[in-house]
Amino acid sequence: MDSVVLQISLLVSLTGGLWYALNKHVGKALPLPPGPPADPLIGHLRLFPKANPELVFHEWAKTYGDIVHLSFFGRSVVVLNSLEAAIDSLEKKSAIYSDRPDLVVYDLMGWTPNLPFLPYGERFKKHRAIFHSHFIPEACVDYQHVQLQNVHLLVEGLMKNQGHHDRLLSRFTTSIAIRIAYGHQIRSDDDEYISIANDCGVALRQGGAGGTLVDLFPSLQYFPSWFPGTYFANVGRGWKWAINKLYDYPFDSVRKEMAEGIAQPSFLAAELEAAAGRELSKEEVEDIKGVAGGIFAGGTETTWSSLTVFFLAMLLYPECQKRGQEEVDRVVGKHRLPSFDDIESLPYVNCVVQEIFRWKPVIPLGIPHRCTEDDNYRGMLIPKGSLVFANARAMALDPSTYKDPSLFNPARFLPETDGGRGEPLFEPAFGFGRRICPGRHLANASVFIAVATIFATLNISKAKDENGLEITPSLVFETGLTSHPKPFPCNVVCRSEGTARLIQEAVDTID
Ligand code: HEM
Repeated sequence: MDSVVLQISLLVSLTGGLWYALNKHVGKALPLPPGPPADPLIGHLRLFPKANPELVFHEWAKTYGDIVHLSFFGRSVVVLNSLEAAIDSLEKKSAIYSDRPDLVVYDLMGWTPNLPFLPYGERFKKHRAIFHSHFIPEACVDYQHVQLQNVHLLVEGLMKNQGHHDRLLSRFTTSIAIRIAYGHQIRSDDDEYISIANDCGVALRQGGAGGTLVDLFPSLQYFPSWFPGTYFANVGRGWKWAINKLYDYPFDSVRKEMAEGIAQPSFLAAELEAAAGRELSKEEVEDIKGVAGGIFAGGTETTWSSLTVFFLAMLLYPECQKRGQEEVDRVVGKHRLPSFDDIESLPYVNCVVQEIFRWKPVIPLGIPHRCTEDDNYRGMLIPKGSLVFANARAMALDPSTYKDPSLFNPARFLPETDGGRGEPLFEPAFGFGRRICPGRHLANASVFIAVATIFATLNISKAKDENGLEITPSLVFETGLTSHPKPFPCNVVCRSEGTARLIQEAVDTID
């Protein structure tokens, strides 16, 4: 009996969507933006690219223009393929373009309240304000010693662990997030925080990035697990324990450490201290746990993928590694390691950092925004409720802004007077408007210090196969919420005994 009721309600939900699809634009004068021909009823469902949608959308833009419209059972999806279109809407009309779609699977996992997934509203503003106060450039200076210590641990690991660069880069970014959020320094892979972080990373990757049937038809979450289309609801519920652990384990540990007077400085400790012994409401506790979890959710995979892209680029463009090493050697010398004081004196290293973000944006389609009002853009209707994707990859490949855009060429950003092309830095990597990444200053600093220190200390080169032939990695990416290079082998060796000694001395001073 129950299943009959459920099937009827699904039918009602689908036919409701269909009715909405067929009727919602009746009477509206404006046309929708163009897009490829759709199937009746299901719209573009069959056409939706299974891999690298950002590249397919980029291709479609050549035929249909920079704003492409798709529909799924009557739900509009708009892809913005140019910087101009993204700025005109997501920035200039941010009052109506700053909502998020219902990310049902992540909600079932228990991520909410967590900034990347929060709808636009009071709680969103509260979380942004907390993030803002902890991650504006002035506040990020306080985290520089954490980044320095962890980059020294990273290089020490890379010198010793041939073939484990991907895992060590992941540990580097996880360690920074965990230390800033909870005050805990990770020193080995069997740390409890590593296993919490790994589980949550897998959960994030398996959540379907808002594009599952359950996200499109939230009522599916109430159907039994055998019902077709409910797979991702079960995935969501199946990972709830992991996100609960991310929220509860550090919270309980830091509170205990504070009571014992041994807590290290951290976001969590600062927020609990600000409460000054006052009993926190349930919502306040959820908010603190959610923001701390957001530091992890927003900051680890993204920075990790960017650094893996850096390794890939160094294998494919060894001349860039050579030029970066020469600059670091000239400015920093051989008797110390790079520090944040060197930022202004290392223009080429800064260009390498920016080119990593442009060459392969690690969130190529951004996180979808939702439009909360009908909008008339260039005489076209962007319907209320549309999911809006800003295709950063398409913007990075725009040949009118970036010459030979598919090549990794950091010098493109240098002024023409210094032999560069004076091309603009690539800001779309961090999103747009009121949703722009609040961790971008921290991310820039982490990637800068990693690139500068690796240039100073290590040589990255292609691995060889059993016949002694160099292995050239291909540019293949795993896609999910972030786009991560598929594992590739590489050789990492220390540049000299002197640099190995400097790293060892730096690591020995970490308490
Ligand atoms: C290279 C590293 C990073 C990249 C490429 C990146 C990129 C992005 C992008 C594209 C968005 C979506 C913006 C939009 O919706 O328009 C975003 C959101 C976000 N990022 Fe980052 N991010 C990085 C590092 C970080 C770090 C280190 C943190 C934390 C300290 C962080 C925290 C967040 C949060 C909380 C959001 C959600 C903002 C909101 O929904 O209002 N990110 N990031």
